[in-house]
Amino acid sequence: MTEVLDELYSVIVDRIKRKPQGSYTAEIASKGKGYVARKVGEEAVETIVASLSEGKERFISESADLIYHLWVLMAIEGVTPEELYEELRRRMK
Ligand SMILES: N=c1c2ncn([C@@H]3O[C@H](COP(=O)(O)OP(=O)(O)OP(=O)(O)O)[C@@H](O)[C@H]3O)c2ncn1[C@@H]1O[C@H](COP(=O)(O)O)[C@@H](O)[C@H]1O
Repeated sequence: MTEVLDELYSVIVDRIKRKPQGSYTAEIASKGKGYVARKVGEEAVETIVASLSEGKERFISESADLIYHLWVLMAIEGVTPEELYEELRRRMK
C-alpha cells in the first residue's frame, strides 16, 4: 500500500516540477494552494455522498480521487508521505 502511495507522490512531485503538457497535476498546482485545497474539499464531499448513497465501486473511486488530491496538496506543502506515516505510527496504540 505505501509503495503505491510513495510512487504516486514521486510522480506528483515530478509533474509539479517539470510541468509537462497535458498533466492534470501540473494544471491544478499552477492554480495555487487555495485551488487544490478546495479540490480536496470537493472530493471529500463526493466521497461522503458515494458512501451514503452510491455503492462500493463509487466509494472506492471517490476515495482514490480524494487521496490523489490530498497528495497533490501535500506536495505543495512540502510534506512527504514518510512524515504522514510517522504521524500515523506515533498515534498507534
Ligand atoms: N491519481 C490520479 C488522479 N485521480 C484523479 N485524477 C483527476 O482528477 C480529476 C477529478 O476531479 P473532478 O471530478 O473534479 O474532474 P474535473 O472536472 O476534470 O476537475 P476540475 O476541472 O474541477 O479541476 C479528473 O480529471 C481525474 O483525471 C487524477 N489525475 C492523476 N492521477 C495520478 O497522477 C499521475 C500524473 O497525472 P498527470 O498529472 O495528469 O500526468 C497519474 O499517472 C496518476 O497516477
